[in-house]
Amino acid sequence: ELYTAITDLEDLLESEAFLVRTLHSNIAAEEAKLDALRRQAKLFEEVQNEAKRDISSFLLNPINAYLLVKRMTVDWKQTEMIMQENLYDNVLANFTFFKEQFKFPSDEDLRGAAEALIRLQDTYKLDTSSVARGELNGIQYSSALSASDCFELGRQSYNKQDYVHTSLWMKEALKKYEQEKNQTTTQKWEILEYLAYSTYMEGNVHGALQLTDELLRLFPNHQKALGNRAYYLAAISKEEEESRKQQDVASASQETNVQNDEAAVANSAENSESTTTDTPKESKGSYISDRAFYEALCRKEVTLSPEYEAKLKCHYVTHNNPYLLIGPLKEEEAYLDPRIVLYREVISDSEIEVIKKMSIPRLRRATVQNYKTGALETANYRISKSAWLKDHEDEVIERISKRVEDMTGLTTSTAEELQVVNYGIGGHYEPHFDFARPSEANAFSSLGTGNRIATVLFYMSDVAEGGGTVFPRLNLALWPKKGTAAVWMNLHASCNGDYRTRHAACPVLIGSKWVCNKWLHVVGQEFRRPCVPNEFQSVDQDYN
Ligand SMILES: O=C(O)CCC(=O)C(=O)O
Ligand SMILES: [Fe+2]
Repeated sequence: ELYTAITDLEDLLESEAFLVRTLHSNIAAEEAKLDALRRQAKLFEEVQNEAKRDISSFLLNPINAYLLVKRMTVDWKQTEMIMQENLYDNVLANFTFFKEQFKFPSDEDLRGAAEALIRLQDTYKLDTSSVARGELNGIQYSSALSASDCFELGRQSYNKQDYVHTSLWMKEALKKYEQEKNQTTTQKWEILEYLAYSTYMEGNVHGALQLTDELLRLFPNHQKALGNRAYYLAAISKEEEESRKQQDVASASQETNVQNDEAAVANSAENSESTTTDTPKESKGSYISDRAFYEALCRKEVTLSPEYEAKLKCHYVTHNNPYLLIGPLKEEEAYLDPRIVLYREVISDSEIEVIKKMSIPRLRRATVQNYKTGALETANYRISKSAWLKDHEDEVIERISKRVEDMTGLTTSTAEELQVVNYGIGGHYEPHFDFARPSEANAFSSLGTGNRIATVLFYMSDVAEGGGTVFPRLNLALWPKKGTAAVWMNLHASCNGDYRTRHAACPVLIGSKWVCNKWLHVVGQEFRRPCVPNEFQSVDQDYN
């Protein structure tokens, strides 16, 4: 699972550099071998030419006779030995050793990296040919993709039965193939095979047939293509027959027009009723819009109104705390209700370095809690690597907890350990609540510290593109700024969950995103922020 964090990719790049060096030194050795063979050949050739001038007198010379015998024994044996020397065994041994000693990405990693790229393509609406040119949001970030690179993205989409992306990437592969001509290892018929099938799966039988014909011109006895061709032809003739039948019905029904209109009215009434009164559908609709808002916020298509932003203030705060009187916190309001604030320059670069250094060797693929079993498991909706750091492990970690208390006015005695997170290519965390909902009875129950009352999220890096923390129900997006912390309460004064705090981490488009989280719990806050029992219950909507 290398693809989930940038730090692992750095190691991978180093491994690749070693392999390149190994390959180069072997190519050099191979060239030296060829040079030696060429020299030998030349020597043998020279004697041969001399002999050919007058074969009989040449062999009458005892020296020549001796030399011929010597060449055919000693010299040719040497040549044979040079030829037998298999330098590539060395390269391969090096490769094998390397694969065993160091982490090498697996097919699973390739799948994850391709999936991440396609997630970025979708979330940020990146068009296929721009990505294939190495462009992200109009900026050239990398070299262009080759036909075989595009083909692999198409193949990965195909394996996920995602035929829309299969078609997009196979079409791109085809374009690149034409530009590269014979330089690519990917065959045109292979691209056509995938493209024809995904075109069919997208509902375009005629297109699929055309592509299959093109494939058969290149590879006339491709068995699967021949089978598919027959299948597509049958589908087309069935389709034509049905449309003929429908035309017959239509022309016959022109006389009974009135009846049909009534049927149409009845039908539409039924439809509209089912969409307005069916609750499950409604909540699904809301979920989709929640997700759509998340993505639109990530793309910066949705922002707070200027009128709302004008109401937000920033101040120096001391919370009547003597330490803060000396060095007040720089507090900036990001949202008023629920209150979400940012503290600027609240964690220093050197503190960040300590935290990163401690966590790097411990980073593991992040898990989420299964709300039924309470078990921790990996999930596709959360892709990052994380590690947990305890207060007593380092003075810096303890200092951070103290600062969290200064910011929130709450105790960290019942808080979770500091969670450090690094997001890699396309790393993200889909919309979620930090608190446990009543349906998730098992979450946190083992801790005995109650629900997560507050979240303190420290940004430990800037992110070049993407990677925002977005609140789809508030139209709010926070953009990572190294040294800033975002703070909000997850629970109402009643200590019931505040569903408006639903939030997500947008996929990282460019850069590496580092954050750390401190989650504070209900137990222990009795004198600081007691739960108010009879508070008016807001009509929160609870859906995933
Ligand atoms: O990384 C972010 O921006 C948010 C992370 C988050 O919501 C979480 O870890 O619970
Ligand atoms: Fe969260």
